[in-house]
Amino acid sequence: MVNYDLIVIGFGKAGKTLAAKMNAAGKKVAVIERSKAMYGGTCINIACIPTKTMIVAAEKGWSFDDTMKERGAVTGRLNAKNYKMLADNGVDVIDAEAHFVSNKVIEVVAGDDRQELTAETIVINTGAVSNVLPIPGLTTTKHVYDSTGIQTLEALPKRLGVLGGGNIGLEFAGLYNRLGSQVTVLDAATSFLPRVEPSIAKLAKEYMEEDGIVFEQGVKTSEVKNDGDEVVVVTDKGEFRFDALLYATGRKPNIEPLHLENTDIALTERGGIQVNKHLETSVPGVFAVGDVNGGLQFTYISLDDFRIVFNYLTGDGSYNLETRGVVPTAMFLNPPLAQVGLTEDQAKEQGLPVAVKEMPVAGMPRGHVNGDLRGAFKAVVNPETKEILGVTLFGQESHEIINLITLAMNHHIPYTDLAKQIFTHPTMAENLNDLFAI
Ligand SMILES: Cc1cc2nc3c(=O)[nH]c(=O)nc-3n(C[C@H](O)[C@H](O)[C@H](O)COP(=O)(O)OP(=O)(O)OC[C@H]3O[C@@H](n4cnc5c(N)ncnc54)[C@H](O)[C@@H]3O)c2cc1C
Ligand SMILES: NC(=O)c1ccc[n+]([C@@H]2O[C@H](COP(=O)([O-])OP(=O)(O)OC[C@H]3O[C@@H](n4cnc5c(N)ncnc54)[C@H](O)[C@@H]3O)[C@@H](O)[C@H]2O)c1
Repeated sequence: MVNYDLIVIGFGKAGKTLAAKMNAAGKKVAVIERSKAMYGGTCINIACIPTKTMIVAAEKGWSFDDTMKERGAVTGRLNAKNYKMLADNGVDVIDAEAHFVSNKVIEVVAGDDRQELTAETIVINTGAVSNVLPIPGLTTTKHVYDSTGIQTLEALPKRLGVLGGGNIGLEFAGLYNRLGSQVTVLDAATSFLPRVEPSIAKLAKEYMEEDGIVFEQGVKTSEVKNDGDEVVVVTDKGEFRFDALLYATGRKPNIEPLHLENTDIALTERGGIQVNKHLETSVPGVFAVGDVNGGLQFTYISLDDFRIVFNYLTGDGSYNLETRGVVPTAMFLNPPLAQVGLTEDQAKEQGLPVAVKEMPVAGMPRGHVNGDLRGAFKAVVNPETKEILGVTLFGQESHEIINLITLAMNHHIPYTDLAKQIFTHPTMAENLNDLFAI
């Protein structure tokens, strides 16, 4: 049995950051990763980085082949950098799949090689996998992909179907539309982006439709099959025919390979690993970080999970799930759509005093400079306490500016301060002066 101070299972954002920090502090650390193609984790190799690289390349008007080449070059570079960051500094990166044998004993298996490892602290960081809905034919039909598979296409599909109108579905819909595919989104939800401010969600859908994307909301899919080389999606709204189909109907915590049945690690009702506010599981000394604990599925949440565990292991544990601030989100549509805090309806449901302001990008000087007048900003504030309750930004640079609002909210900066702050000009951020003049 090999003994470590810290074992991290999975090369995710939280785990790799914790491994680097603890290694630098003189601890004996191992990171177990089952695929060399995943050094650096999901974000680097098959998620945020490759998809945004493709979106940016497509926005520049690059061809499908050049977009794919760029994707490969960027992910390859970052994968190698991530491996070196750990391995060259003395972390044992073990190329193997990890299973629990008991609460604190892990077996690593690589081909015929098996080894048992143990550690005082074990961190599970195995991410999430695509939900495969029980739709007959979904896994057996040719030219049907999840978000990983769709990134390996060798030719641009003329007609792309997208099952699911969430983050992944819409980002790929926009991307393939730009690259030249005819895209149809089939979404089970009756409303489009139900958690976004309704007026902004309506605009976002209108723009995607203007760009040529077709939406079918409230669709029930009963079968997926091939007719020759075509993919046929059978629904209650008729049959749809495509050259390729992407299914993007959520992702679920990746626990299956871990053999948690050999441990006392408890799961939540929704299949994530149950954790307390310090992200410790029901087994003391074993933590679950990132997508696998069933929390919000974002790379920056995984990074923040690192902060929580690191603070618990080396500090006073005062930074934890209960003291985490508000969490911004950004969807990389055209233009990007970013949100933080509450929508107007959510604030009213909470019985808060609410004042709102919405401004079209068409009235913003930088919108004219950018030659892109699409979008709108909306702010929801408490006029009594002067707190910002929530903001939705839909326009160029929204994914950047939302971080400024998050900072203001977390530090309880009154919105009236943003209304009179000096901003550089001409920028999209300067419009916060007018947005918060409520
Ligand atoms: C297409 C797509 C686009 C996305 N875009 C964004 C975005 O723009 N911004 C954003 O913030 N988030 C985005 N996300 C979500 C984000 O990628 C995830 O929330 C994040 O990567 C989760 O990281 P993690 O730390 O949980 O672990 P991961 O990075 O998922 O790492 C888990 C690792 O564990 C390994 N592993 C699993 N089981 C075992 C085992 N038993 N033994 C050994 N190794 C194992 C896996 O191979 C993997 O490398 C996107 C997701 C997808 C799918
Ligand atoms: N920019 C980003 O930050 C970003 C980008 C991509 C992914 N992500 C993360 O990845 C997670 C997973 O993304 P996702 O898009 O798979 O999940 P999601 O939860 O965002 O969306 C799932 C969609 O599938 C639809 N759906 C469910 N069942 C269906 C069915 N039978 N037929 C048709 N549609 C159906 C839902 O109505 C919903 O619109 C996101 O929640 C997000 O946390 C983040």
